[in-house]
Amino acid sequence: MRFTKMEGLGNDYIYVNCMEGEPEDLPTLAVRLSDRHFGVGADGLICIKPGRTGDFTMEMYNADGSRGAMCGNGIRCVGKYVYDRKLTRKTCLTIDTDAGPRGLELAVRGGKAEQVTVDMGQAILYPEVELEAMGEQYTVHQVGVGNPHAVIFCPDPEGVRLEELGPVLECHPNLRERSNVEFVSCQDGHDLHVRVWERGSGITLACGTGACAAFEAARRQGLCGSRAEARLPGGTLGLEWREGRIFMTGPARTVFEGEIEMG
Ligand SMILES: N[C@H](CCC[C@H](N)C(=O)O)C(=O)O
Repeated sequence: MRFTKMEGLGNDYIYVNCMEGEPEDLPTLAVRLSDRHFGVGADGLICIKPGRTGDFTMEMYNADGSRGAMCGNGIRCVGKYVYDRKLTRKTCLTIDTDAGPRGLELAVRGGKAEQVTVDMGQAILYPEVELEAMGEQYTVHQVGVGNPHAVIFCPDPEGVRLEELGPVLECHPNLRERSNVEFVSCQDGHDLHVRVWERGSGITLACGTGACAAFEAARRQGLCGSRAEARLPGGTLGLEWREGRIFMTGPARTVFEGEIEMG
């Protein structure tokens, strides 16, 4: 089976063209291919299918085989994939996702899409939750961006023991549902420093929906205005709140093409 390895700020996925059919058992395939020793290595698997209401459909699986409703870094790469391979010549696209349609605007140079702006829609802020994890108390801002996020503000996200805390918080009984987890600091009213534990994939270098969730929580707390930059370990995303919707801008990159035995 042919695949394309792509990344958005180091949040890397395996992309499969499913325009004319799809492999069997995608969750199992996602686990097998995401393995960084026995497979290709990735944060998950993304299938590109014909659009339902939009131009194309993104179907996304985390590295543990669980289905993700929306993927910010992934959808930018989907836009790049379909444009660079001439599946479309449009630079304004609608991609269907499990969380609904999302609008993309591609910035093209030399015939390739390099930067993508995504209309991530309206974020939903749920009531704050106080919880205890590993002996510490946390105030959690639960934010829906098509998928669930637990945003925690702290002075030094780099100092958080994320590999230990992440799995505890992901499945914490006080949260609305199994969540992605972001530790965030915003000291200057503009830059958000974000570290992410992703539901189904663990620590990732970046999370597009997570950056939007952090932005929404920070903006509603008055920690930043209607424009911000999310600084993640894998790079920076531009964020803008406009007429109730969040617009996220960032890069998308093709790493390599490959073929894997399906036996
Ligand atoms: N782990 C997420 C999906 C991937 C989100 C992330 N990679 C992004 O860029 O938004 C979930 O299960 O909700």
